[in-house]
Amino acid sequence: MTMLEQGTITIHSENIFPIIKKSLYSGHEVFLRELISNAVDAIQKLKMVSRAGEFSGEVAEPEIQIAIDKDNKTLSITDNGIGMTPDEVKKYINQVAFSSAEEFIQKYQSNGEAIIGHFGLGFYSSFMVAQKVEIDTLSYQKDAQAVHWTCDGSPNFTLEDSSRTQQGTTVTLTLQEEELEYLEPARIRQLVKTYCDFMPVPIKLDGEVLNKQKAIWRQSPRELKQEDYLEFYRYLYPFQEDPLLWVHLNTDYPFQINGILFFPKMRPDVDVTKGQIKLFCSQVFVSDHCEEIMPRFLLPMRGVIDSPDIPLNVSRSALQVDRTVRKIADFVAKKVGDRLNELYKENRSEYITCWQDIGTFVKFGAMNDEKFKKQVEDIIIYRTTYQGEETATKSADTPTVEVQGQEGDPWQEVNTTPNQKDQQGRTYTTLKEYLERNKERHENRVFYCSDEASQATYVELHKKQGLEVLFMDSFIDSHFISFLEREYKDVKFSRVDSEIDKTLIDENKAAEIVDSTTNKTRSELIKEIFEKALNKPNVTIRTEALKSDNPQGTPPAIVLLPEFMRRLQEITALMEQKAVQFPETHTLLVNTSHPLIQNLVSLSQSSIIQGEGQSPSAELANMICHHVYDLALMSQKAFDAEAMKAFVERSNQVLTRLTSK
Ligand SMILES: Nc1ncnc2c1ncn2[C@@H]1O[C@H](COP(=O)(O)OP(=O)(O)OP(=O)(O)O)[C@@H](O)[C@H]1O
Repeated sequence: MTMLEQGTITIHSENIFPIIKKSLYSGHEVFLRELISNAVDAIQKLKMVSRAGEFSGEVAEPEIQIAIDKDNKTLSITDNGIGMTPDEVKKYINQVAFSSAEEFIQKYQSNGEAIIGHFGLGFYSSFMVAQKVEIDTLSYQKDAQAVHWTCDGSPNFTLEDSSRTQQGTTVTLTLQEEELEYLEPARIRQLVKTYCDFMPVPIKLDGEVLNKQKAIWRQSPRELKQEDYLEFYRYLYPFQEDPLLWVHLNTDYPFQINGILFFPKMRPDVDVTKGQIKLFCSQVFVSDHCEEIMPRFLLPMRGVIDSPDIPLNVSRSALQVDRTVRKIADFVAKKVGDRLNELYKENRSEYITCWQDIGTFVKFGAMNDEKFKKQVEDIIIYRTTYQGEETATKSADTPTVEVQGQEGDPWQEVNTTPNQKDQQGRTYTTLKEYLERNKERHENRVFYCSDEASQATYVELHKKQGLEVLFMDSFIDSHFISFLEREYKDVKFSRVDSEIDKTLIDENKAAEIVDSTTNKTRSELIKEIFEKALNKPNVTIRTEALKSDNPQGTPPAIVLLPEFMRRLQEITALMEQKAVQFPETHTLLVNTSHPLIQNLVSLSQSSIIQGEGQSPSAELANMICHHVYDLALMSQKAFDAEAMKAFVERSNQVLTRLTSK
């Protein structure tokens, strides 16, 4: 191919200038953020040259002044920073998209001062609101000539000598008629609060400092106390409950990232799909919708992330999602995992206290993120019926030592023996510990309860026979159980009401003959009585003698629904977006050891002796069968109006019969 010509593409400033002015930035208001950022940069740069020994004058107390002149419709921003020489104005201002930042950073080592501007465009955002922009500036350099630059929004400017004697820069905007809102002090205050609150220089309006300045996330955790974090949280999220715990991100490698992430107390009204983190870039507020920077499962966390390495678009108002952003999200997840591990090891009581709220995050994270799962799998805990060994019951009296945590949290206290109990004295365990402890009795089988109140009878039954039950009652747990079963292939979870473990049954009693004429065992007899009374082909009657030292303390009957069937029901309900319906087909386990059931046998036997037809005792026995069934069913499902009415009516009838003698 023959090359016809080689050259440089030219840009006509008349055409490109309106684009820069109007289209680059999303909202007009960011002009103030850009000008204040330039002023902060100028002050930081002065510090850097002064440290390099290139400025012999006195570095004045840094400050930025905003002045409003309503008569002349001007707004001006003055800094006492580095200023510009006439040549610098020509170089950096007259050439669009030319920033001094790179040169500067290369030449002078930064010592914590972050330079905000990089694109060389920010200054021009002032034309979004101004019909005329003027710069009056005097450089720090010896014998520098002060200059005055003026531009009316066309690509033409004037540059002339200025009589300015004060080192630094004043940028004055004569506002367009439709932008006069920026002459209102309240509007300026609000903008400074939003974008510039944590900039490290006081920003004044009429002598009043408008910004807080202290970006504590850039400090070392060693310098901060618990109260500093709480105060900061309260400042960011006023009128909210204090956070449960926080993670201080403070790292330079593989990217520079500072921040503090708080775990809030979960409330039902929190939208878990919405990011709540405020994203800053070198202390300049960028956005509070930066979902991309957080792993999805940590979205409800609050706080700030500040990183100059986050790729922003030129307008500095949005993220550009790329590999770095994804890596940062991974990094955040890792740091959160580290912090949880640290808390688990060093302050178990606090970990347990927070668990109610953070447990859901952690489980969700483990299900969604393989790396995070690896980090937290050993510190996922479950409330258990196990009361613990002697050591685990120590609580308030356990000696504690104050230690300086790795991340420098001196307030952390460390128990010498980890306390496994919460403030209500309830014990917590890991799955590993559970499986290990119960290996002998039921290897790889986990009994759990998903609703403490309605499954209380079942839990009690297990507890009395020394079978340990885990409470898995958070909304995420039904999914989490399936996840655990996929993870640990041999382990099976059974809800306390799904099946009855053979250790709960007294095998010897089952075969006892109670009817000598028919040679029927008690079990067979009871089964018959119930089958006849209930007359429900879908309900399988099973009779067992439940083990107990005190049969009166065991339930007379329980309803069982096999684990797989219940899960199928739940999935179907989820897919059809309906409430879970308790299936008609299930098992009624009648406890042959219970005195009530034994009495029932006598009652129905006496009715047989009395002869044909429905004798009063046969009727009563029938009613009691229904009643026993209803009582057992109640812990499985809520009764509808009709069932409730029938239950109450029958209760009254039974009581009347029993008291009529
Ligand atoms: N108040 C100021 N004092 C000293 N120099 C300034 C000031 N304002 C702007 N400059 C100079 O003008 C250059 C261009 O400014 P501009 O705001 O357009 O871009 P930037 O701040 O470098 O980058 P960005 O577009 O990312 O904000 C700056 O790099 C700086 O050298």
